[in-house]
Amino acid sequence: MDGVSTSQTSAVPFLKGHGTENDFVIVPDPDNVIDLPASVVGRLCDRRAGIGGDGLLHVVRSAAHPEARAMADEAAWFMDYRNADGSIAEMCGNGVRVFARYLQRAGHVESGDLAVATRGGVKTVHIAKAAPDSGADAGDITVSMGRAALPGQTVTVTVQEHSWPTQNVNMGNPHAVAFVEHLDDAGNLYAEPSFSPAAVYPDGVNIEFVVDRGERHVAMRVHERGSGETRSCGTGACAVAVAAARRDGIDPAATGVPVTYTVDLPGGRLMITERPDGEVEMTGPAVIVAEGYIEPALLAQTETPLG
Ligand SMILES: N[C@@H](CCC[C@H](N)C(=O)O)C(=O)O
Repeated sequence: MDGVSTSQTSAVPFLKGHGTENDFVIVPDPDNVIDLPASVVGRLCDRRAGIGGDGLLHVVRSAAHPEARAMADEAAWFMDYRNADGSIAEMCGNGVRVFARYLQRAGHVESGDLAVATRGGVKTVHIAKAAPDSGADAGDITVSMGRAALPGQTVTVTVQEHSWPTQNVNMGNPHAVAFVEHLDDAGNLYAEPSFSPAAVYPDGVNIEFVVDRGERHVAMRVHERGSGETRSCGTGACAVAVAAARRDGIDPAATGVPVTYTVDLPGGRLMITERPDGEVEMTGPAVIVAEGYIEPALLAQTETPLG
């Protein structure tokens, strides 16, 4: 919000969407007049007392948001992404595909290429043209996610009696990738796995657990910073594909040949390609499943939980 109003007195429209079952509350707010402090985001994402979601996509015109104004010439829309606990993240890979699907559905953009401003910079999204009669949300959406950075310092991740070294990968947001024997070794992931040394990630980290399924084919689970275990994580899948490629001795920058990994998640499948220039592309579905109005009480600026 850019200092316009602090309380909502009328019902506010929302939509609900997901990308490989990483689900989001979508709040269209082109002029950035809706106040969304962490407490309100937490209530909207609550699966029992709210709408429910792994995160929230606040859809704002870049020119209307102080964090995106500088990107407005390049990208008309800003994805103001929040985790389910209300915390802010730099980037959300599934979220940006769902964000683009919303813009298409609302008539703001058509299929083809689209630039979206995010806290991780401007991302180019390609909305595939759906075959006639295949449904409004048919067709995959591809995002150019930028380059992966592989910081040298690693952390050890521990769940109960298991500990694993990790490959740290930054996709705009931080990831620690652990190659494990069985996905079940990560336990129920109700609690955040511990990692050490903690100082490597003072703002927390997303943690991926990965097994091999075949040649350039892996499966993963993820514990997301600010959201808990989710059924998919787009930036996580990109981090996993890059970590798996390096582990397999593949670096497109060295060979000049792009590499594609199939990444299976509990909520679906993502295809991740790393190009010789380092660009990581992610392709997968994005659908809108509902729309309605948010009761003003849910948006009230109070810490009191809804009964
Ligand atoms: N689910 C997202 C990642 C969302 C942000 C993450 N929890 C963080 O705090 O970095 C994705 O699809 O990338």
